[in-house]
Amino acid sequence: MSELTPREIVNELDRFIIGQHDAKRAVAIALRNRWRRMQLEPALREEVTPKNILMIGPTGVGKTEIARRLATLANAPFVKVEATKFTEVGYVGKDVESIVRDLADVAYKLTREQAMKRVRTQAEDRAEDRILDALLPRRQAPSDWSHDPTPASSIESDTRQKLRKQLREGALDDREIELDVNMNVGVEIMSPPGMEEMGQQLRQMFQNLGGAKTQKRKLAIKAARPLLIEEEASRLLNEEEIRALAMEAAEQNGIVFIDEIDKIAQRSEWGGAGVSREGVQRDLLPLVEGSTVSTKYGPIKTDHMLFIASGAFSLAKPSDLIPELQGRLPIRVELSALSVDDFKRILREPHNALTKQYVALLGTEGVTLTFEESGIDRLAEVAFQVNERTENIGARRLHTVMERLLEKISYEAADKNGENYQISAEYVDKNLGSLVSDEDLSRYIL
Ligand SMILES: Nc1ncnc2c1ncn2[C@@H]1O[C@H](COP(=O)(O)OP(=O)(O)OP(=O)(O)O)[C@@H](O)[C@H]1O
Repeated sequence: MSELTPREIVNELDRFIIGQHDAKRAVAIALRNRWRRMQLEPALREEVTPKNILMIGPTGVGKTEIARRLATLANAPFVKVEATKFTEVGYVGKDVESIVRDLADVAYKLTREQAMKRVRTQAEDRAEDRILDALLPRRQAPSDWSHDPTPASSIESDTRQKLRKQLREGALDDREIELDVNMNVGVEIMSPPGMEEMGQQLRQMFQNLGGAKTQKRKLAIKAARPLLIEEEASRLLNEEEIRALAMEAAEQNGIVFIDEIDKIAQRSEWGGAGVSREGVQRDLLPLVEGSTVSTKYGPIKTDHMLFIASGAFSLAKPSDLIPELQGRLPIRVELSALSVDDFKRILREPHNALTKQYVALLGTEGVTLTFEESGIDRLAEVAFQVNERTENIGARRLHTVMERLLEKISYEAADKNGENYQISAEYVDKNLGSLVSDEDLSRYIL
């Protein structure tokens, strides 16, 4: 659990997202509240439910980005869904629970990766020993060597030591070895919604029936190493423990981002499709209020998950949501539309700014790309203009404009090793000017 204070969280978010201070503050408080809650005695802790957030703002201004970065910062399992997905034809009420099931999958993957990291060095050592065994079978190798904790060095022959050195230097990477590799007996059982646990039990049963299958394979050491590391790491991991930790992470730390909530905000008295929209709100409600959903890892409670709903609310208003749902999204934050100056900063400042990404990408081809200040300003202005004239897609426009601007350089970069490109205002005008002034063209191309 993250111990960052709200101010520290906002500072971290500032590294990636320009402006939108209110939204950053709101999510920072929500995250800190989780930490506060965990400090309470268990009885009171159960009483404290998260204050979910409603983000209101046009498309492409950083709503998802703030939530996603927050999740990364907190190492929290995160899923994003479009609320409109559940109004589509073929939708059945139970489907909204798939959000929680997806979150459980994300939590499991995250937890497993973390556990993998912890055992990685040990797994690497074991894999190395197995490769050495394959290259130079030991005379008195214990029957299940891979489980033997004896440090290999104490009984290591000179030849083995030499091989180990060569192996570490990569000199043997292309040498082929024969190995017994674990075959995953992939039994995939599609369980109907709500029956995931049964599906999981069946899967386990089939696996037990099949036993742990291994197969002899000839592989280059380079290719064998990752397989062996994965296999050894899996042996070192405690699957039950990972599942339990993953479920806890999803329940206590999970963040669910529901986009386009405004699109399901029509009241049923408006008629037509409104009925099914209100239906989706009613289906979402139990999740947000707290319920138990069965997943393939076991039942999971949604009471303490943080829900962040988001929408442009240009036609519907938050008050068009059903009252129960409004009540469950008590924190309202508005995100502002981005200005030309914001665009300029977005191109320059974030840790992962687009300009930095392109410089690095083309750098791999030996091409030096330099953005002049005037060039960046002009790019921002062009993106802003195109948004105004065609459709306003927020900062996403920067991506399309930048891609178009650098298309030629990107295409030819592989043959241009050692060349320099200066992106000045003139360069931008020369390459994009005619597109920008032609509204029809910009609609298609920018
Ligand atoms: N304020 C900002 N600072 C830096 N980058 C931004 C900002 N706003 C948007 N972006 C960038 O624009 C892209 C789209 O932003 P994001 O996904 O957050 O949009 P959104 O507001 O959630 O819109 P939608 O509701 O349509 O999903 C992302 O690549 C993001 O990095």
